[in-house]
Amino acid sequence: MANILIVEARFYEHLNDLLLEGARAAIEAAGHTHETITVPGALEVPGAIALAADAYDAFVAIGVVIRGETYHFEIVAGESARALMAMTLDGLAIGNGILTTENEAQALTRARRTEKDKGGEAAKAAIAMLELQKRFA
Ligand SMILES: Nc1c(NC[C@H](O)[C@H](O)[C@H](O)CO)[nH]c(=O)[nH]c1=O
Ligand SMILES: CC(=O)[C@@H](O)COP(=O)(O)O
Repeated sequence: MANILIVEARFYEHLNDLLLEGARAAIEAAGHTHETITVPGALEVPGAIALAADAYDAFVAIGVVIRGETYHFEIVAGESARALMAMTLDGLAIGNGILTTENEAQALTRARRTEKDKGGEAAKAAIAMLELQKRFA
């Protein structure tokens, strides 16, 4: 059994609650345990995972980045994804469930467990990478 850390960027409360529901259900269905920590936004998620890297078996990044009026969307969406990918390439088992959408409607569809369930999808990805990590250790 693995212990998985969910790191949520709690920028949109209601959307995160939906993503967390799917991620937790997927982890529990696979027979693993989970804990959750909260950071202000998606830019803080990679740093939080780096700080906790030695304490958990795998990680699920959860959050929602919705485009606003400025270039900041590209920074938040792109840099959080880039940093998570870099840590994956360093061997951490991470699933990325940070939504990057044009509007809230797109985010809702992807956050709902009964629709696209991107939280559950990210959790399953983290578990898959953990299994590969163990296979190639
Ligand atoms: N606009 C969104 C943000 N912005 C905040 C940043 O992630 C970060 O917390 C801030 O720049 C301080 O370092 N974060 C999201 O998760 N979603 C957004 O839509
Ligand atoms: C993704 C963001 O950072 C965004 O919410 C910020 O909105 P704005 O670009 O209008 O400042």
